[in-house]
Amino acid sequence: MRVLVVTAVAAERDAVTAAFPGVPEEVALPGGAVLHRTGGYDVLAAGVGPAAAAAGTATALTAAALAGGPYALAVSAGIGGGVAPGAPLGALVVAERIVAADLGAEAPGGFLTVTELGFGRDAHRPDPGLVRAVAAATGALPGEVLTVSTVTGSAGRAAELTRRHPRALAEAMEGFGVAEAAAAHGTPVLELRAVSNAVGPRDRAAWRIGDALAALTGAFRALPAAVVPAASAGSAAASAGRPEGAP
Ligand SMILES: O=C(O)c1cccc(C(=O)CC[C@H]2O[C@@H](n3cnc4c(=O)[nH]cnc43)[C@H](O)[C@@H]2O)c1
Repeated sequence: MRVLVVTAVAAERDAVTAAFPGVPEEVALPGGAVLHRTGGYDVLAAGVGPAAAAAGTATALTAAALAGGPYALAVSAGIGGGVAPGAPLGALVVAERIVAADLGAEAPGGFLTVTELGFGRDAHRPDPGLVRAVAAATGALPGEVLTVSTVTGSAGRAAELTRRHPRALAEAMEGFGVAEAAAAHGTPVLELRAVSNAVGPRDRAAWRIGDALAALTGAFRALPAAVVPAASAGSAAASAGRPEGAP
């Protein structure tokens, strides 16, 4: 079983590959991006934000499919902001829903999602059985993970997001992009975040990126034991990564 892991930056990629033995093999993708392959896990640092994440994920998924070895699972992974008090610094969060929290339109009555506008979808729901297995194996907290294009930096914006998404435990910038590309390929998806900072007023000095990267490595040491049984039981391949509302 081959798994694609998409991070934003090289430090996150290296935190993931550090979970596996040996030196990763470097594999060039069309367009020049380079995958780091270790065991059955291929890890790609695709860039910050949903657009870069979607482009990198789509390239890697297409290259693997054309080579006759499609991925069984795509994982968006990295550091993220934690929603207090549920997700403290250093905690892991696995997405029950991957939500495009700022994709839509402002209207006099409030924010309208793209789904409400009739333009597409604003959330993906990973396979619940796989999410439970990953939560049990890694200690990750299951909850919604919001994808935003702008890091939240004020109490007002944090309050608005938690009012609109009361089940949100984390915020990051790539999950929805990975999920959109994965859905286009019929590939199951997961999002796993290690909390480096609190969602709220910007306080760069309080970010604990090193601790979060260490938590990410720990998560990927435990992840394979959860993913292989869940996938071979058919749950991941059958239904994960569905756009919300799909049968
Ligand atoms: O504001 C800064 O000084 C600053 C310093 C280092 C990194 C950043 C980022 O914006 C990193 C964005 C990057 O990390 C993920 N991430 C981490 N925490 C959050 C968050 O609270 N909200 C959204 N994204 C976050 C994100 O997925 C990006 O890949 C800023």
